[in-house]
Amino acid sequence: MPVLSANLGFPRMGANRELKRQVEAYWSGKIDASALLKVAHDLRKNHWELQKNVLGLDVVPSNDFSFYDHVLDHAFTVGAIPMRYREVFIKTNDDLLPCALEGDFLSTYFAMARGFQQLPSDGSECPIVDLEAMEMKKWFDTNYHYIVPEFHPNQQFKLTSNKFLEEYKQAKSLGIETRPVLIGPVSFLLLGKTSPNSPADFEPIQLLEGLLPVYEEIIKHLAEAGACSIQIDEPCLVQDLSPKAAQSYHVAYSCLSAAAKKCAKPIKIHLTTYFGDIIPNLSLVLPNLPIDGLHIDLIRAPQQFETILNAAAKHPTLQLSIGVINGRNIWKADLSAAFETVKKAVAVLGADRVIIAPSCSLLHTPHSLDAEAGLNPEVKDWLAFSVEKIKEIVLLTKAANNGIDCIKDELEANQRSIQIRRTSPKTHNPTVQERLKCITRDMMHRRSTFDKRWVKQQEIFNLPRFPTTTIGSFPQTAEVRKARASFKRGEISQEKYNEFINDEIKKCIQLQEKNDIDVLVHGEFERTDMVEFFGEHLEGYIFTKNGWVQSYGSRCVKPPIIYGDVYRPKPMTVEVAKYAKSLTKKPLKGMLTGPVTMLQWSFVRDDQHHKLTTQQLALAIRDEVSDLETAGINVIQIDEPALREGLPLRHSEWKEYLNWSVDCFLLASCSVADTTQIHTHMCYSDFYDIIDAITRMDADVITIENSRSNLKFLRGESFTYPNEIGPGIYDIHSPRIPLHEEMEHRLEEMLKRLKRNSIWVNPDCGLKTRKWNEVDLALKNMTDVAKKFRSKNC
Ligand code: MET
Ligand SMILES: [Zn+2]
Repeated sequence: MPVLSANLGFPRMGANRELKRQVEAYWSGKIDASALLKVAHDLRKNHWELQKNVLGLDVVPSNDFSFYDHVLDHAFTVGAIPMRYREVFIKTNDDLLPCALEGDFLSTYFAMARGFQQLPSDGSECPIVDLEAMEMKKWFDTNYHYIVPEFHPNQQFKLTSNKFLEEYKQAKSLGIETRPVLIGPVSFLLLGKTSPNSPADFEPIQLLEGLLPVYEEIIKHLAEAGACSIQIDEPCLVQDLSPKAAQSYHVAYSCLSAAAKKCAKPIKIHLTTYFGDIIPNLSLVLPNLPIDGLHIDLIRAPQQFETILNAAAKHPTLQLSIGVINGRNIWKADLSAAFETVKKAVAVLGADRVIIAPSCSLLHTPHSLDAEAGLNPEVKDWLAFSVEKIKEIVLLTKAANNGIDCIKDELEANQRSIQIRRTSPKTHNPTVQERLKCITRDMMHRRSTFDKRWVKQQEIFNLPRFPTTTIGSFPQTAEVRKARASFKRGEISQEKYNEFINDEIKKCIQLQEKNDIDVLVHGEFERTDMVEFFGEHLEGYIFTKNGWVQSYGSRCVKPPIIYGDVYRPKPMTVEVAKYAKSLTKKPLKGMLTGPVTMLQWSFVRDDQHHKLTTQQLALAIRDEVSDLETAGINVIQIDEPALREGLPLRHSEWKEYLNWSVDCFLLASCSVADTTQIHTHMCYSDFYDIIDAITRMDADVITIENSRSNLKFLRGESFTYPNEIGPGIYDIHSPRIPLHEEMEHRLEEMLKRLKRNSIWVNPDCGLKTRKWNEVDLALKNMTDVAKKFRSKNC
């Protein structure tokens, strides 16, 4: 058998984000379930045919499609549907639930993802049904968010959806043999959380034995349908594992392997790891784990190659899948270097035991470069999106099987691009490099300590207790997006566009004033995205037209690309901030994106350390902070929602990362006077384990996501935060209007933990995905609550 080419997952949204559009159309009632299912059906078909028939890939994945998130799909598949959703939608806690490819499952599924609220028809405020969404969390260190499964000690698992099977069969009916993808049992449990009221010593991993029979069934169904192998993802193998978790791998895979062998036509188990190094856990995998294949990420962890290759060589049949094409970044691979790795693997294992693959699922890279006609041709030639990455994999496979000469022309072109990028003046700017050399520690601290600043700021702002604010963005309505698109296409003039934006700002200020918000924002209408906007104003960045990647659910982001040294040619936000300030007597908060988030949410150059790139970004933001201050904007928020997601997956590397990333935040924020109030904002994660780093950031105020994870942030035992803090009191990701009592409850909880005069009242993130009427109602309820607490507590 020859060397095979494989993919581990294809981006779901479609070349033109068809899935996003149709899912949203379904949510707003414009299309029905059957129309949505048809869209999904067609998208899958296109993606399989593209990978197999057009690109010539050998191993094509199935069950990588999802309407919202693959972890949620899997929770559904194994019946881990929390009771509160079952009660409303399924009205049973036992019967087999509807099949995931039929229309009626969608309401339960989306309620779990987004929350659900049904108001009475008489117009009264108290909902008949009121379900919050499940928690959402970053998928490892990516900017993809998964829905966190919930488990309780008596959790029963039951095969509940046959999505995995239907998708396999759909591909098969098209003549395409696929390798279904599933999350592995150990990672699935480790990624979950315990449901409220579970005993303190309960850990989801204890449920493994109850979960395995469902996997056995899945394996049996797939084998019966004709599948030859299954990709089982165990990304947790690249992390530090507790002894219990570590032991679980053997238990799990012995069981799965036995089930696979029992099938009339045995099915191969292909264990897949990515995002890091499995060497510290290698003894759990090789030589003893009964698996048929192993995938390793050689982009993030090339250092593991030799050791694993040697271990694989000792195994009589194991297939090794080598992730030599970066599934997380958009640079063209150096095919010559990648081929060296392939050659080594083939020399040691033989062709029939080597598979060439991307480092991880291509979920994290955009669809294809085809739509990028307008991109600067020199830089475009340095890039590869999902389709181009599969082409690279197929080329390497061809070379492995038929000799390097058979890809001679392609290889030459590839080496030319690599060489040009390495030496291009576009990537190196001597002025920026000089400025980096002049960074001193002095630039990384405020002039006075927080208590001194606090006194001065109290005098100036004179804010009430429980001051209210928002996180920055206001509804990005269809009109806003349309106006921006027309402006970008040159259909409306700069003047007309500015007028339009100013009208939105006016509306936004009026709404905040009407609802008695204390510190106002301009609404971020001029920004498609909090990173793209700044990237567009910085040198060293380039933009794609269609380079979307899924962030959560139907939300996609279009990360800009940092290809060269970054600097700020001119102010970026001063004019809008000044205009907004002119419309109100209240403090107006200038809104910036922090350097670490700029880095994390961009596709980053891979030819220098991230620290250097982040320092360049920090200097650019620092210049903007100074200009805002000079223009009279004396509250400035520097968002760092991605600080935590940049944490290395292993604890031992945290310290180094937090040192340089917090330094970069300080570099960006510390030029200001004591009287300028610096805010920062973070969302989506648990923060208490990095509280020391957050404290070192020394922002005067931090607003932080908290409502979706239900005050977990505040539960950290040793929690103390010295400056002011606004743990979000309602979830902006859901269309449901937060009720007074739930926000009061959250504030009460915060009061148990935090100093009463340090608490801000705010939503947990920006309001861009909400509708104006939702924002209006929600902010009214929110300020009512703040006012009630002022009178109660002052
Ligand atoms: C993901 S954090 C978002 C912060 C940004 N200022 C906003 O309000 O949208
Ligand atoms: Zn946020």
